[in-house]
Amino acid sequence: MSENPLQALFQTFEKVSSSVQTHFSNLIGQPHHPSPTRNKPLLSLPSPSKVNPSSTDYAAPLQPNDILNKGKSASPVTKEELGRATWTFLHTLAAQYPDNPTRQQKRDVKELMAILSRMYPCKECADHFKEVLRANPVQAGSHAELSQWLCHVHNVVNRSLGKLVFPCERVDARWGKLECEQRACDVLGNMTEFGDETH
Ligand SMILES: Cc1cc2nc3c(=O)[nH]c(=O)nc-3n(C[C@H](O)[C@H](O)[C@H](O)COP(=O)(O)OP(=O)(O)OC[C@H]3O[C@@H](n4cnc5c(N)ncnc54)[C@H](O)[C@@H]3O)c2cc1C
Repeated sequence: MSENPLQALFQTFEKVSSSVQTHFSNLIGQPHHPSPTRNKPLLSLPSPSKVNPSSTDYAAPLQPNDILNKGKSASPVTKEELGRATWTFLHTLAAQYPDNPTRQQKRDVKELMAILSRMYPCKECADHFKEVLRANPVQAGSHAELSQWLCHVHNVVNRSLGKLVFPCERVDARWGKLECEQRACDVLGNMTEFGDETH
């Protein structure tokens, strides 16, 4: 008797199915072990009566959050973590602030600090920072001025929390410019495209 004409088609489908399963196994980081039962259809769903949530046979589909939270705990950040991240942002910004900022850049920095003092997502910190700003108005005439001013206000916060005071002559050594290829991070260095070169 001659061979079933659909046989070749079935064999091709089986090969493709197996390679797709291997590909997805690699994507989710689980080894793919071809088993004697691998000829199951690619997109079969277990019947509800067979699903046992505690069974390891049933692999729950990967959820978006599983991917987002991979390797991280899902707990919210602490006040300390938020503080460290914010100071990192501010000191890095000061490190990249130009020696000769435009009027717009000076305005932006002052506005940024004012917004922080209103919207910083820790109310007691924001309220305290408002007082700190009132007693120490932003000095943003140059890179040196801004980084020294920021170091000083950070020290005001440090003192109020009983922390050590940082030696501000070392601020440039502690906080350098971002290392980006081809100076792609020098966003603050050139504002000419915004039409403001006035100092
Ligand atoms: C605007 C603002 C207001 C805050 N207000 C409060 C508050 O009212 N109450 C509260 O509990 N927390 C507040 N925080 C958080 C607090 O300042 C710290 O960030 C947090 O307690 C973690 O402290 P840390 O010891 O890890 O170092 P951080 O103070 O976060 O400093 C991070 C790093 O910066 C360097 N550094 C330290 N001081 C200076 C300096 N003067 N100049 C340059 N670099 C320095 C050090 O290398 C340090 O490890 C505030 C944070 C911000 C950004």
